[in-house]
Amino acid sequence: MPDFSLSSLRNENINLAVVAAAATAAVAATLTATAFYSFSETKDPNLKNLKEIPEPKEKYPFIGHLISLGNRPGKQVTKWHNELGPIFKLRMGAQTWIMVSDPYLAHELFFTRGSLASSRPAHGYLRDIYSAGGCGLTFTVTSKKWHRSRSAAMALLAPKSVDPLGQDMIEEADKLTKSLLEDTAKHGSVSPSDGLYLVSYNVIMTVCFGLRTESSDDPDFRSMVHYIHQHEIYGGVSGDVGSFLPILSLAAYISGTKKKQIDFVKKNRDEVFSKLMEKGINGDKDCFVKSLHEDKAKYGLEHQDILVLLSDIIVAGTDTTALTTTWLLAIIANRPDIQRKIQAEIDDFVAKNGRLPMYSDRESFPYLAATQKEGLRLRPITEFGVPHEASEDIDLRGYHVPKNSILIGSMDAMHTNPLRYARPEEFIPERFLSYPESMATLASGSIKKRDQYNFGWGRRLCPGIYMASSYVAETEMFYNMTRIFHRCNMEPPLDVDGKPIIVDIDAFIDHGITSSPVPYKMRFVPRSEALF
Ligand code: HEM
Repeated sequence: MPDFSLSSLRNENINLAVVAAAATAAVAATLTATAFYSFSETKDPNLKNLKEIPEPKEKYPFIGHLISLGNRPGKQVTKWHNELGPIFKLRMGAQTWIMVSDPYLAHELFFTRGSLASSRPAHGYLRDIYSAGGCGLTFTVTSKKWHRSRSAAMALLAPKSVDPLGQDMIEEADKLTKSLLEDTAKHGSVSPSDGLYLVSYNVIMTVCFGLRTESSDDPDFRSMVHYIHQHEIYGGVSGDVGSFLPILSLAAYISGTKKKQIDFVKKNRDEVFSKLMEKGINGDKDCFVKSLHEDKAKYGLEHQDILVLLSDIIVAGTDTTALTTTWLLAIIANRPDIQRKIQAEIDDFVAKNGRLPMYSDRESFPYLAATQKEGLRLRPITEFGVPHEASEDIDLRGYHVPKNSILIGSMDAMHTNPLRYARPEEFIPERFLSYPESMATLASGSIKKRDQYNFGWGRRLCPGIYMASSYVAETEMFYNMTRIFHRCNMEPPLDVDGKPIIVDIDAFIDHGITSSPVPYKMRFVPRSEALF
């Protein structure tokens, strides 16, 4: 997932200080700033009487709120929602961001008014280089070609295509559990994140190309991880300072950033994915690329459209599920009470059925399912989802949402609203026991019944939700969790005096659109109760 955060500015050669300095020097003149601020105001007389959306007062000439978001933008946005209400706007240099924290208002904007609120913003790297010519799904504007890519993804990521992968996922989960136990025995404790990343990568690579790798030392795996992370950096503010501060567009050419981005995409995406496609099409396994290749004409997609779509799916489907479980284990390491409840469900099932569960047995695991949802609620892996763009002016309950403004669901504020979730800072899986349906079912139904909002909205609702929620990722997470919990107790590592080191779940690493816990270790201790 790309990095829309300000912290990404620190990752690149064009850093925040440079942006701020250049901006201030360039526009000490308030006139220019005013010109920018009126850039997105409407001239339509019908919209004249609409209310102005409030904005935080911490704003600077020219750069607006760009630096006021600080190091934890999600938390700062929650603070502003508490002060200003469920909708406010930010001036991000030349861009206007509309932040929404109320789920009903977000539903009205992204679903009811979805025909006007589902495009994607301009971005020098994502739109002009990565998705050049409107290829792919995640970063293209809502065009006919986007519709065709989306239909292909929805058809191929649907349950019937993904169901047969159950056995592959069980094997991945068994290998992961074995390596966590062995590494703990060998080293005293282990970081679960590498293993979880490898499982997610293998599952998504099997889905797309029918390929997997044995070890996280595999050079192909390492280069894909590099590709995903660098793509996230280029996809952020640093990859396109010109969209925020047009005056700096030239800098990207002068510094050679544009050329670097073009070369990066050619070498790390086009060449690599062309080879993967060839292997997938000629391999023996049924996979996404094979079906797409056969049905190319039906979907109206060319080679490059398919290639970018596959890249979108690998990028979006690897980090997300791995990080979700990495957060969940970090939380659960400190909560033996929750581990025992999940283990009671598993032991009960195994005693009755003489086998470990399949995903189709999910109904026997309400507490496990509720724990997964509570993990996503307490630690949403994206602070702002993937931004949408208003393709026209919108009247949203009397508020004027200007054309071309960037529309964002404030994940942290939405998931920590005490009116929606009592005692929001506590980890309480029981709150989801009355929402037994899968997240995919609830996200596609009435807003009144939606359990959480991590998969975005409306026409852009994460198509991997079928994988992420009922199929691949939720299935993947289900198999990982049932196998790990059946065979292991998870305990914090011990210090030199044998005292437990508490896993810190309040510290974040902000990768941009996604965030992870700081690297942590745990002990995976074999359970004597495990029957298999
Ligand atoms: C826990 C796991 C996941 C989370 C939290 C997540 C979250 C999201 C979010 C917030 C969006 C943006 C929605 C919007 O614009 O309103 C999105 C889009 C997307 N996701 Fe996921 N995702 C997850 C897993 C996956 C998986 C497993 C796949 C692929 C198999 C995937 C593929 C995509 C794609 C292709 C898009 C772009 C859709 C479009 O723009 O039309 N995601 N996801």
